[in-house]
Amino acid sequence: MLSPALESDLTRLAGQALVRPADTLAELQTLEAALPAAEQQAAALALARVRGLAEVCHGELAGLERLLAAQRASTAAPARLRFDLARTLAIAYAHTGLHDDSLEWARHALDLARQAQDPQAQAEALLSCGVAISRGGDAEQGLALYAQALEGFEALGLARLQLAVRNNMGINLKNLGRPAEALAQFEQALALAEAHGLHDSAALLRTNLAEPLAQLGRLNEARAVGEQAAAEHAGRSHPAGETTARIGLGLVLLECGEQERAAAQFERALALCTQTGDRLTLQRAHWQLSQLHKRAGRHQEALAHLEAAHEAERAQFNEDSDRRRRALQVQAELLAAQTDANQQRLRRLELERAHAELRSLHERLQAADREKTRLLARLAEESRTDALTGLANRRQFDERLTLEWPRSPGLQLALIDVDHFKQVNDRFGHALGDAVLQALAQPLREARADLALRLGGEEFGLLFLHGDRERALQACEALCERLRRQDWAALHPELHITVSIGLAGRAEMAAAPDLPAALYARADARLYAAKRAGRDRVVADDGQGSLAP
Ligand SMILES: Nc1nc2c(ncn2[C@@H]2O[C@H](COP(=O)(O)OP(=O)(O)OP(=O)(O)O)[C@@H](O)[C@H]2O)c(=O)[nH]1
Repeated sequence: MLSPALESDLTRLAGQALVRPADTLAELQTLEAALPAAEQQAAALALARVRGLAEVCHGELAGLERLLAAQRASTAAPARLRFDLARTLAIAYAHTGLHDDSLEWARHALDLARQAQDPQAQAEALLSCGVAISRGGDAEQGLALYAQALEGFEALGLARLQLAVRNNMGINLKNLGRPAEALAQFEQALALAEAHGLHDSAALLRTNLAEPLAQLGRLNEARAVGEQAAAEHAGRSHPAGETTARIGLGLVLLECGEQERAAAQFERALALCTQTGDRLTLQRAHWQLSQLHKRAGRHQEALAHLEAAHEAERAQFNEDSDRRRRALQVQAELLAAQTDANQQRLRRLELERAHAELRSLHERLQAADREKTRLLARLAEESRTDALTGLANRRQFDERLTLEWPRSPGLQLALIDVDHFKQVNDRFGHALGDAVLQALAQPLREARADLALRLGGEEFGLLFLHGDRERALQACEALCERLRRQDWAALHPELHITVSIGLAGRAEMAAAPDLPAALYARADARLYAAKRAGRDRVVADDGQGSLAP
């Protein structure tokens, strides 16, 4: 928030920037120097707006860059400041002669005013649109926009702005060759200026009144009003108004046939122009004087003024085109900088997107990798597990036996076969046979062996790595006992299951070939012996039962 004092100073300076830019810049400098740093920062955009406008009006196109930068930085600024910046850009572009850009900013300002539902801002934006369109050459369309702006200012009772619009309307009507209507507008504007004590504006309006009055043949009135305007302006510190007033009066005096007095006015205007540097008026004054001298037969003087008029016209043309060229250059540089910034942003976005894609790809690959490892582990586990019982399978048994053989001298192997299992299948069905095999898994797991396994079919095994033969034998007998007592009736009332077990140990294999296969064969032979001896028992040495050859 700006302090009310600073706000009112800036409003005054913004108005003054258009007519006295150099003074405005000097005043701004003093004002800024007196501001505390915090307030300078808070008011940075508002100060940039007035400074930028004053610079542009002073012919320094860096002001345009300042205004555009402030406008770009204003996205979070209050609505009124954003509007002021857009409208100031419209005014600055109008000043550089780039009317299309001026109109574009005026329209943008109008959009902002409508969004903010600010009636004064809307009328001000319409006025700016009117100026841009009128200077672009469409006086009719300009008039229509001025009429809308006027309606707004009238509803709000803003006299200074009403008279500014009416003055602009008068100029458009004069340019359209409608002096009576132009006169009416200037007169109403003058009435407003007088009613509100706006003396500067009154003097300017009298200057403007003179021409349509003269065009309408009301020469005496034109002359009186022109003289009053020149006199009023003559007292002012800045001679710009007087210069224009004297040219206007000179033209009226010409119409009245008072050539000498007209020449005096043009001469006076000429002298003032050399102070103001106003080439347009300089050119008009030289041109009129050239005409006057020509008519009086003073060809030498006429030629000198004509040349001076042409010189002023050329200089003005050069200055105008140079200003427009520099303004366009500023535009082009800004556009290039924006394009560059956009490209960099795009490149950064692309890189970020590529990074994100890579990251997500990497994550998906890692997840796939984890899944693969899990599946492989599961496959490895499954390939070493019996699917029906969940016990270790033949492959796991072989691996384990090969691994443990060299380091487990106390290793014992029990081979277990379900008794009369064919009958179980035949009597109760294959499914029940499977259920029996599954029911054997738990007792086997709990038989205090290091590995419980299913070798295939109805054959199982227990591997004891440590301990002695006695402990293994006890475990096998305990297993037989447990199965004898098991509640098989839960599977079928007439079911009863027993197993036969052949047990052999590595320690007793000294004489036999020192190979796992030999141990297996010995345990198998003892299993057969157990079968032959009547089943439901453990055979743990070759003396028990009769061995197959
Ligand atoms: N339900 C079921 N039966 C199987 C499975 N694997 C093998 N068998 C059966 O098991 C029976 C084995 O019978 P045998 O080898 O003749 O011996 P047994 O009937 O158990 O008699 P002894 O071993 O002499 O006590 C066969 O009928 C096979 O079909 C299996 O996974 N499920």
